[in-house]
Amino acid sequence: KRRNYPAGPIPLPFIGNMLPVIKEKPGYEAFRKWTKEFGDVYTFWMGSKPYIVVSSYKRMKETFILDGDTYADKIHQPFDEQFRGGSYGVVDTNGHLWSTHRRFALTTLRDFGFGKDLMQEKILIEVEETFKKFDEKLGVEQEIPGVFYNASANVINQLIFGYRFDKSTIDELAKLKALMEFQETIFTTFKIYVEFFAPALGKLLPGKSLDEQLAEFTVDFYKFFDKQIEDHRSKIDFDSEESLDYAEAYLKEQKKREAEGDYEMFSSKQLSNMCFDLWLAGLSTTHTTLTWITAYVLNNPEVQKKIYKELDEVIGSDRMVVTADKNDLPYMNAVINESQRCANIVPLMNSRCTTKDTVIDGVPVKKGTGVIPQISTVLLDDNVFPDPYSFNPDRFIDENGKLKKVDELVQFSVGKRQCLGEGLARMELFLFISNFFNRYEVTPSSTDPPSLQKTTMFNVTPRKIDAILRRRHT
Ligand code: HEM
Repeated sequence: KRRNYPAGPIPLPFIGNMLPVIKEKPGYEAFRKWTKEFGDVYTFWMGSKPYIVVSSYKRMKETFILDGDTYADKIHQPFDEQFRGGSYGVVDTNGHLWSTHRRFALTTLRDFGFGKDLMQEKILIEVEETFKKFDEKLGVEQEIPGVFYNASANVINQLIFGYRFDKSTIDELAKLKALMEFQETIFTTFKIYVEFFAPALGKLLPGKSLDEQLAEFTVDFYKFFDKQIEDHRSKIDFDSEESLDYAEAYLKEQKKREAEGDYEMFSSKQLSNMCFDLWLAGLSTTHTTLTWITAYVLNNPEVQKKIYKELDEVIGSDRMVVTADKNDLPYMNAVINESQRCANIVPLMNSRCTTKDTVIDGVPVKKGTGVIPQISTVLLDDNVFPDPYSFNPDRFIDENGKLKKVDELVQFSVGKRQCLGEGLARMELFLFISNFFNRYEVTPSSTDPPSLQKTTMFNVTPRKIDAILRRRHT
């Protein structure tokens, strides 16, 4: 079969090319080595399935960006439909359902950013809440990621369901957090790993199957979403023009469509799956990135000094940093960019699927072939980012001290399936991080700075961070 695909590493029976990926966590090196050996288009076998890997920005532009429609679909994952009860949501669906709901979610989120700027307002409420939490333990060791976690969860929950978790609902969040943590550990067990990449082989190994584990984790999540949706339904004012959260906007659209005789496109099952996708895609990515940025800064005292210098010159007090300040803080933006590049939290991207016969790099490719935009290789491309494993925010600063736009910074991916929450994520990262460092002198609590060691390929999360915070402006 290999003859029909671009050249690549020789696959082994059952496991394909997974061994080198698993061996060197979190999986970047195997892909970088193959790119050097076979070029920026090669074939990688996950179990017995071939995927064409595209691993340079130049080639991604020719394919996923300029010929976007050909790469708009995601590859079908049977386990996904199993736990959702059909083809629902936005992360794993294709065609008209996917494009309609992607557009609707994007428009709804964009509307929250206009007018009275609901999005920034909701994020700044959470920034203030993190301040209250951190201020309780000034001068003594305290844990940082947990506070960022609750804040990111509150932002996404505010935008989807219009409320934040307070004292009366904090147990609800604790349960959801435990579920998220359970989900993150599913893919760290050997059986599930094998089952994911070589289903036939994995199923023979002892232990709970991927389907069983996902069912366990999702059932309580859906209970939470369905309860929120029912609460909304009972209180909603269908005549109000402005929607204050995504669920409200969706229910209004559902009613409108039903009045026109369309009961399918905005179904209630689709709503719970959209909430599931937005909640999950939006929370762990943002929280993980906030934690990585803090970890990189604490490991680089020179960078931290420069952050403080810029904040002192531009902000100069403990007033809230807002999005209007963003252009005046190029170094802060460069630190966020470089942290995202180094954190590189998606070592192996989900595969797209060609929607028609096409040609990649001169090789004919059939409709329905898996093609992967391998962003982790681009983020570590030493032609663009020399010494790619070193943390150096200055690579994003130009000779005039301004922020440099670098196309290869593709942490939110490229093309039709690129991150739907990019605008929200960028705003959260900027507001949380710039306000955190503007308000606090942050020092690692022990003699060593936080570990930068990466864990598995599905879960590139940083280790625990304890730090001592002191107010910078009194
Ligand atoms: C630092 C934070 C984030 C990072 C690094 C990130 C990264 C990504 C990446 C790499 C993809 C895959 C795109 C592809 O398949 O090519 C993606 C997809 C997606 N992200 Fe994000 N994301 C972040 C935050 C968010 C937030 C806050 C939301 C919530 C609104 C979100 C919602 C989604 C959704 C729904 C998709 C699937 C889009 C589709 O298939 O059409 N993400 N994200």
